[in-house]
Amino acid sequence: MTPRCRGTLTRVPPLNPGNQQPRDLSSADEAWRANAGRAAGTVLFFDFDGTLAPVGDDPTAVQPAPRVLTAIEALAPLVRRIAIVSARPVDFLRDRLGGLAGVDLYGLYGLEHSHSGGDTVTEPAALPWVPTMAELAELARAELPAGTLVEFKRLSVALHWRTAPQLGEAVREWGQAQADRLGLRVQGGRMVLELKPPVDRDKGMVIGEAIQDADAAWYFGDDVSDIKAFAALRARATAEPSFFGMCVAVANPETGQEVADAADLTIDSPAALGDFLTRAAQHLG
Ligand SMILES: O=P(O)(O)OC[C@H]1O[C@H](O[C@H]2O[C@H](CO)[C@@H](O)[C@H](O)[C@H]2O)[C@H](O)[C@@H](O)[C@@H]1O
Repeated sequence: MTPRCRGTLTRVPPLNPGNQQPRDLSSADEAWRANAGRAAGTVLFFDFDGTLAPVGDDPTAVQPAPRVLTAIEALAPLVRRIAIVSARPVDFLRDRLGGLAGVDLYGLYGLEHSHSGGDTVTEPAALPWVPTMAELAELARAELPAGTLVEFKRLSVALHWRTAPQLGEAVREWGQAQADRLGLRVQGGRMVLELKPPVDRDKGMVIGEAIQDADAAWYFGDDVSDIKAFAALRARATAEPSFFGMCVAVANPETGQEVADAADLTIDSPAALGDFLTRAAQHLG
Protein backbone atom coordinates (compact mmCIF):
# COMPACT_ATOMS: atom_id res chain seq x y z
CA MET A 1 0.00 0.00 0.00
CA THR A 2 1.19 3.48 -0.80
CA PRO A 3 1.63 5.48 2.40
CA ARG A 4 -0.76 8.42 2.61
CA CYS A 5 -0.80 11.60 4.61
CA ARG A 6 -4.07 11.78 6.47
CA GLY A 7 -3.04 13.95 9.44
CA THR A 8 -3.41 17.67 9.62
CA LEU A 9 -0.89 19.64 7.70
CA THR A 10 1.05 20.74 10.71
CA ARG A 11 3.26 17.98 9.34
CA VAL A 12 4.45 17.78 5.79
CA PRO A 13 2.68 15.25 3.56
CA PRO A 14 4.92 12.65 1.98
CA LEU A 15 4.96 12.37 -1.77
CA ASN A 16 3.13 9.44 -3.25
CA PRO A 17 5.88 7.04 -4.25
CA GLY A 18 3.38 5.12 -6.39
CA ASN A 19 3.46 7.90 -8.95
CA GLN A 20 6.01 8.74 -11.53
CA GLN A 21 7.37 12.02 -10.34
CA PRO A 22 9.20 13.61 -8.73
CA ARG A 23 10.93 10.48 -7.52
CA ASP A 24 13.92 12.29 -6.11
CA LEU A 25 11.85 14.50 -3.80
CA SER A 26 10.77 13.24 -0.42
CA SER A 27 8.26 15.81 0.81
CA ALA A 28 5.89 18.52 -0.32
CA ASP A 29 8.14 21.15 1.24
CA GLU A 30 11.01 19.79 -0.81
CA ALA A 31 8.84 19.96 -3.93
CA TRP A 32 8.03 23.63 -3.27
CA ARG A 33 11.71 24.34 -2.70
CA ALA A 34 12.57 22.57 -5.96
CA ASN A 35 9.96 24.72 -7.65
CA ALA A 36 11.17 27.98 -6.12
CA GLY A 37 13.80 28.64 -8.81
CA ARG A 38 11.11 28.74 -11.48
CA ALA A 39 8.28 30.31 -9.51
CA ALA A 40 7.90 33.00 -12.17
CA GLY A 41 7.12 30.27 -14.72
CA THR A 42 4.73 28.34 -12.46
CA VAL A 43 0.97 28.07 -12.87
CA LEU A 44 -1.20 26.99 -9.92
CA PHE A 45 -4.54 25.38 -10.77
CA PHE A 46 -7.37 24.76 -8.31
CA ASP A 47 -10.61 22.91 -8.63
CA PHE A 48 -13.40 24.59 -6.59
CA ASP A 49 -15.82 22.17 -4.86
CA GLY A 50 -14.13 19.80 -2.46
CA THR A 51 -10.78 21.53 -3.02
CA LEU A 52 -11.10 25.23 -2.23
CA ALA A 53 -14.50 24.78 -0.57
CA PRO A 54 -15.70 22.00 1.71
CA VAL A 55 -18.59 19.96 0.35
CA GLY A 56 -22.05 20.63 1.79
CA ASP A 57 -25.64 19.64 1.12
CA ASP A 58 -26.62 22.85 -0.66
CA PRO A 59 -24.49 23.65 -3.75
CA THR A 60 -25.58 27.31 -3.59
CA ALA A 61 -24.36 27.78 -0.02
CA VAL A 62 -20.72 26.67 -0.13
CA GLN A 63 -17.84 29.09 0.43
CA PRO A 64 -14.04 28.74 0.22
CA ALA A 65 -12.39 27.36 3.36
CA PRO A 66 -10.82 29.86 5.78
CA ARG A 67 -7.35 31.09 4.82
CA VAL A 68 -7.51 29.63 1.31
CA LEU A 69 -8.21 32.91 -0.47
CA THR A 70 -5.69 34.83 1.64
CA ALA A 71 -3.04 32.25 0.80
CA ILE A 72 -3.86 32.38 -2.92
CA GLU A 73 -3.63 36.18 -2.80
CA ALA A 74 -0.16 35.90 -1.25
CA LEU A 75 0.94 33.40 -3.91
CA ALA A 76 -0.38 35.36 -6.91
CA PRO A 77 2.54 37.84 -7.23
CA LEU A 78 5.08 35.02 -6.83
CA VAL A 79 3.93 32.80 -9.71
CA ARG A 80 3.11 33.28 -13.38
CA ARG A 81 -0.59 32.63 -13.06
CA ILE A 82 -3.32 31.22 -10.84
CA ALA A 83 -6.40 29.61 -12.36
CA ILE A 84 -9.57 28.00 -11.05
CA VAL A 85 -10.80 25.08 -13.18
CA SER A 86 -14.28 24.00 -12.20
CA ALA A 87 -17.59 22.51 -13.28
CA ARG A 88 -19.24 25.63 -11.84
CA PRO A 89 -20.18 28.59 -14.06
CA VAL A 90 -17.66 31.45 -14.19
CA ASP A 91 -20.16 33.85 -12.56
CA PHE A 92 -20.45 31.55 -9.56
CA LEU A 93 -16.65 31.31 -9.23
CA ARG A 94 -16.24 35.09 -9.55
CA ASP A 95 -18.79 35.59 -6.80
CA ARG A 96 -17.18 33.05 -4.46
CA LEU A 97 -13.66 34.35 -5.01
CA GLY A 98 -14.73 37.84 -4.02
CA GLY A 99 -12.11 40.46 -4.75
CA LEU A 100 -9.34 38.04 -5.72
CA ALA A 101 -7.65 39.92 -8.57
CA GLY A 102 -5.83 38.59 -11.60
CA VAL A 103 -7.03 35.00 -11.36
CA ASP A 104 -8.11 33.10 -14.49
CA LEU A 105 -11.46 31.34 -14.23
CA TYR A 106 -12.40 28.29 -16.29
CA GLY A 107 -16.03 27.32 -15.70
CA LEU A 108 -18.23 24.45 -16.87
CA TYR A 109 -15.16 22.29 -17.56
CA GLY A 110 -13.74 25.05 -19.77
CA LEU A 111 -16.88 25.79 -21.80
CA GLU A 112 -16.59 29.28 -20.26
CA HIS A 113 -13.52 31.27 -19.29
CA SER A 114 -12.52 34.68 -18.03
CA HIS A 115 -8.93 35.88 -17.85
CA SER A 116 -7.67 38.28 -15.18
CA GLY A 117 -11.09 39.72 -14.41
CA GLY A 118 -12.05 40.12 -18.09
CA ASP A 119 -15.38 39.31 -19.72
CA THR A 120 -16.68 35.76 -19.71
CA VAL A 121 -16.21 34.01 -23.04
CA THR A 122 -18.34 30.99 -23.93
CA GLU A 123 -17.21 28.21 -26.25
CA PRO A 124 -19.26 28.96 -29.41
CA ALA A 125 -19.91 25.29 -30.17
CA ALA A 126 -21.72 24.92 -26.85
CA LEU A 127 -24.11 27.87 -27.20
CA PRO A 128 -26.76 26.10 -29.38
CA TRP A 129 -27.23 23.65 -26.49
CA VAL A 130 -28.61 26.20 -24.02
CA PRO A 131 -32.32 25.54 -24.85
CA THR A 132 -31.80 21.77 -24.68
CA MET A 133 -30.22 22.12 -21.23
CA ALA A 134 -33.03 24.38 -20.00
CA GLU A 135 -35.66 21.87 -21.18
CA LEU A 136 -33.71 19.02 -19.63
CA ALA A 137 -33.61 20.79 -16.25
CA GLU A 138 -37.39 21.30 -16.40
CA LEU A 139 -37.95 17.65 -17.29
CA ALA A 140 -35.67 16.52 -14.47
CA ARG A 141 -37.63 18.59 -11.96
CA ALA A 142 -40.88 17.10 -13.24
CA GLU A 143 -39.80 13.46 -13.50
CA LEU A 144 -37.15 12.77 -10.86
CA PRO A 145 -38.27 11.82 -7.36
CA ALA A 146 -38.48 14.40 -4.59
CA GLY A 147 -35.12 14.60 -2.89
CA THR A 148 -33.19 14.95 -6.16
CA LEU A 149 -31.62 18.38 -6.51
CA VAL A 150 -31.54 19.69 -10.07
CA GLU A 151 -28.87 22.33 -10.71
CA PHE A 152 -29.26 24.17 -14.02
CA LYS A 153 -26.00 25.78 -15.14
CA ARG A 154 -26.98 27.11 -18.59
CA LEU A 155 -24.67 24.74 -20.46
CA SER A 156 -25.07 21.75 -18.22
CA VAL A 157 -27.46 20.16 -15.76
CA ALA A 158 -26.25 18.52 -12.56
CA LEU A 159 -28.48 15.94 -10.85
CA HIS A 160 -27.64 15.67 -7.14
CA TRP A 161 -28.62 13.02 -4.58
CA ARG A 162 -26.46 14.03 -1.60
CA THR A 163 -29.43 14.51 0.71
CA ALA A 164 -31.20 11.38 -0.61
CA PRO A 165 -28.44 8.80 -1.25
CA GLN A 166 -30.99 6.04 -1.84
CA LEU A 167 -31.95 7.80 -5.10
CA GLY A 168 -28.46 7.59 -6.60
CA GLU A 169 -29.05 4.60 -8.82
CA ALA A 170 -32.40 5.81 -10.16
CA VAL A 171 -31.02 9.29 -10.87
CA ARG A 172 -27.99 7.84 -12.65
CA GLU A 173 -30.23 5.64 -14.82
CA TRP A 174 -32.54 8.53 -15.68
CA GLY A 175 -29.60 10.78 -16.49
CA GLN A 176 -27.94 8.21 -18.73
CA ALA A 177 -31.21 7.60 -20.60
CA GLN A 178 -31.60 11.35 -21.23
CA ALA A 179 -28.00 11.63 -22.35
CA ASP A 180 -28.57 8.79 -24.84
CA ARG A 181 -31.83 10.37 -26.05
CA LEU A 182 -30.37 13.87 -26.52
CA GLY A 183 -26.82 12.99 -27.53
CA LEU A 184 -25.29 14.55 -24.39
CA ARG A 185 -22.19 13.57 -22.45
CA VAL A 186 -22.23 12.53 -18.81
CA GLN A 187 -19.73 13.29 -16.09
CA GLY A 188 -19.94 11.55 -12.74
CA GLY A 189 -18.89 13.24 -9.52
CA ARG A 190 -19.49 13.28 -5.79
CA MET A 191 -23.13 12.17 -5.43
CA VAL A 192 -23.90 13.93 -8.69
CA LEU A 193 -24.34 13.12 -12.36
CA GLU A 194 -23.81 15.93 -14.79
CA LEU A 195 -25.13 16.14 -18.37
CA LYS A 196 -23.14 18.28 -20.79
CA PRO A 197 -23.21 19.19 -24.49
CA PRO A 198 -21.21 16.94 -26.82
CA VAL A 199 -18.46 19.52 -27.13
CA ASP A 200 -14.84 18.49 -26.68
CA ARG A 201 -13.87 20.35 -23.54
CA ASP A 202 -12.68 18.93 -20.23
CA LYS A 203 -10.29 19.86 -17.46
CA GLY A 204 -7.45 17.95 -19.13
CA MET A 205 -7.83 20.01 -22.32
CA VAL A 206 -7.94 23.24 -20.33
CA ILE A 207 -4.73 22.37 -18.50
CA GLY A 208 -2.97 21.15 -21.64
CA GLU A 209 -3.54 24.57 -23.24
CA ALA A 210 -2.95 26.67 -20.14
CA ILE A 211 0.49 25.22 -19.38
CA GLN A 212 1.93 25.86 -22.82
CA ASP A 213 3.91 28.89 -21.63
CA ALA A 214 4.73 27.41 -18.20
CA ASP A 215 7.85 25.75 -16.82
CA ALA A 216 6.00 24.21 -13.88
CA ALA A 217 2.45 23.66 -12.66
CA TRP A 218 0.59 22.34 -9.62
CA TYR A 219 -3.00 21.09 -9.88
CA PHE A 220 -5.16 20.67 -6.76
CA GLY A 221 -8.34 18.60 -7.12
CA ASP A 222 -10.61 16.13 -5.36
CA ASP A 223 -12.93 14.62 -7.96
CA VAL A 224 -12.74 12.15 -10.84
CA SER A 225 -12.93 14.94 -13.42
CA ASP A 226 -9.65 16.27 -11.97
CA ILE A 227 -7.81 13.09 -12.95
CA LYS A 228 -7.78 14.32 -16.56
CA ALA A 229 -6.04 17.48 -15.36
CA PHE A 230 -3.43 15.38 -13.56
CA ALA A 231 -2.94 13.40 -16.77
CA ALA A 232 -2.33 16.61 -18.72
CA LEU A 233 0.47 17.59 -16.33
CA ARG A 234 2.00 14.13 -16.60
CA ALA A 235 1.78 14.17 -20.39
CA ARG A 236 3.68 17.47 -20.51
CA ALA A 237 6.34 16.18 -18.08
CA THR A 238 6.76 13.06 -20.17
CA ALA A 239 7.13 15.05 -23.37
CA GLU A 240 9.41 17.60 -21.73
CA PRO A 241 11.28 16.19 -18.74
CA SER A 242 12.42 19.63 -17.57
CA PHE A 243 8.76 20.55 -16.91
CA PHE A 244 7.89 20.29 -13.22
CA GLY A 245 4.32 19.05 -12.61
CA MET A 246 2.74 18.27 -9.24
CA CYS A 247 -0.68 16.62 -8.85
CA VAL A 248 -2.26 17.15 -5.44
CA ALA A 249 -5.41 15.34 -4.27
CA VAL A 250 -7.71 16.61 -1.55
CA ALA A 251 -8.91 13.67 0.55
CA ASN A 252 -12.58 12.72 0.74
CA PRO A 253 -14.55 9.53 1.40
CA GLU A 254 -16.28 9.53 -2.01
CA THR A 255 -13.81 9.82 -4.87
CA GLY A 256 -10.83 10.09 -2.54
CA GLN A 257 -8.93 6.89 -3.23
CA GLU A 258 -9.20 7.02 -7.00
CA VAL A 259 -8.02 10.62 -7.09
CA ALA A 260 -5.31 10.08 -4.45
CA ASP A 261 -3.97 7.12 -6.40
CA ALA A 262 -3.49 9.38 -9.41
CA ALA A 263 -1.80 12.15 -7.40
CA ASP A 264 1.70 12.82 -6.12
CA LEU A 265 0.46 13.74 -2.68
CA THR A 266 -2.76 14.05 -0.72
CA ILE A 267 -3.96 16.87 1.49
CA ASP A 268 -6.52 16.24 4.21
CA SER A 269 -9.19 18.80 3.42
CA PRO A 270 -9.92 22.22 1.93
CA ALA A 271 -9.19 23.71 5.35
CA ALA A 272 -5.75 22.04 5.39
CA LEU A 273 -5.15 23.44 1.88
CA GLY A 274 -5.12 26.95 3.37
CA ASP A 275 -2.22 26.01 5.67
CA PHE A 276 -0.44 24.16 2.87
CA LEU A 277 -0.58 27.18 0.55
CA THR A 278 0.50 29.55 3.29
CA ARG A 279 3.63 27.47 3.70
CA ALA A 280 4.12 27.32 -0.07
CA ALA A 281 4.19 31.13 -0.18
CA GLN A 282 7.02 31.08 2.35
CA HIS A 283 9.04 28.72 0.12
CA LEU A 284 8.38 30.63 -3.09
CA GLY A 285 8.71 34.13 -1.66
O1 LIG B 1 -15.35 20.99 -10.66
P1 LIG B 1 -15.84 21.30 -9.27
O2 LIG B 1 -15.58 22.72 -8.88
O3 LIG B 1 -15.28 20.36 -8.25
O4 LIG B 1 -17.42 21.07 -9.29
C1 LIG B 1 -17.96 19.74 -9.22
C2 LIG B 1 -19.41 19.82 -8.78
O5 LIG B 1 -19.42 20.60 -7.59
C3 LIG B 1 -20.69 20.88 -7.01
O6 LIG B 1 -21.25 19.68 -6.48
C4 LIG B 1 -20.48 19.15 -5.43
O7 LIG B 1 -20.43 20.09 -4.35
C5 LIG B 1 -21.73 20.39 -3.76
C6 LIG B 1 -21.55 21.51 -2.73
O8 LIG B 1 -20.62 21.14 -1.76
C7 LIG B 1 -22.30 19.11 -3.15
O9 LIG B 1 -23.59 19.38 -2.58
C8 LIG B 1 -22.42 18.04 -4.26
O10 LIG B 1 -22.84 16.80 -3.69
C9 LIG B 1 -21.08 17.83 -4.95
O11 LIG B 1 -21.19 16.95 -6.06
C10 LIG B 1 -21.60 21.52 -8.02
O12 LIG B 1 -22.87 21.70 -7.44
C11 LIG B 1 -21.69 20.72 -9.31
O13 LIG B 1 -22.41 21.44 -10.26
C12 LIG B 1 -20.28 20.46 -9.83
O14 LIG B 1 -20.39 19.62 -10.97
